[in-house]
Amino acid sequence: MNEKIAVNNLNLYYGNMKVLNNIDVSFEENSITALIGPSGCGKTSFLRTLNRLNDMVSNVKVEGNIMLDGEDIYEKMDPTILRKKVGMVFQKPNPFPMSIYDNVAYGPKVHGIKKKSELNRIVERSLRLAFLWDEVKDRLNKSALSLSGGQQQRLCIARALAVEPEIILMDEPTSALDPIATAKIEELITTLKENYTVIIVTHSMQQAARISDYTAFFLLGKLVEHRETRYMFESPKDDRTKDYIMGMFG
Ligand SMILES: Nc1ncnc2c1ncn2[C@@H]1O[C@H](COP(=O)(O)OP(=O)(O)OP(=O)(O)O)[C@@H](O)[C@H]1O
Repeated sequence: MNEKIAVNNLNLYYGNMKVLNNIDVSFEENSITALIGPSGCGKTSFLRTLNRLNDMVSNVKVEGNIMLDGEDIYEKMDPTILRKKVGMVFQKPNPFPMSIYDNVAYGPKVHGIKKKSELNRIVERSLRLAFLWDEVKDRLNKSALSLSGGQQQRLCIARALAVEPEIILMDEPTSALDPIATAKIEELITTLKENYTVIIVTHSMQQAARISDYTAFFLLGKLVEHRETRYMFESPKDDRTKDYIMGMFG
């Protein structure tokens, strides 16, 4: 296994409240991992430690370390460089109120790419990777807000891909979408693992079973079980995992 991220003894506090407790887990390169668990167990907080988005929250404290390709992301790494490497897609599609083209070109421009031909290449490539190019190629200058919810979410994925990340974090990326748009995004996610490491929070056991290679089950701030998805769903080791999976499937 080629380990992309290794999390060691991670604790996270909001003020005095300990929300993550001694988390040890690693993520294999070019794999999809689903984070599952009941509401409030710390999945989103965990995901946001991986690109240091929690730094924005006042009163947050992180202990332990998170190694990305062997480098501690809380020690030496500049958060801006980290967030270029570790992209994020949120629950609700959140395109910027600007054109489809500008949404995708925004990140590369911030990172210093100015040449129009280069930006054109990046926009087309990212939209193709996000399965959106054919639907929008004739209206790149139209507002991103004119797209459907599912298209907006694929645009947000294209926007994340445009800065050439290595890891993509997704926080319930299909929860606001209908089943057809969800199926498209799921198909897209499974193609992404050829080039990226994907970590996705989901409340859908079916989704975790369909798309992920590994599943991590969180409960009350602890990581109860982390295994290959097919074994996790067929024969969970821990009774708490079994109860949760059965309850959610049943
Ligand atoms: N910014 C914050 N400040 C204080 N407490 C927070 C903050 N964000 C989350 N929490 C608390 O931390 C705990 C874990 O929340 P988190 O959102 O990580 O859980 P979750 O498993 O992702 O939940 P859900 O499935 O409902 O999204 C909860 O008790 C929540 O109320």
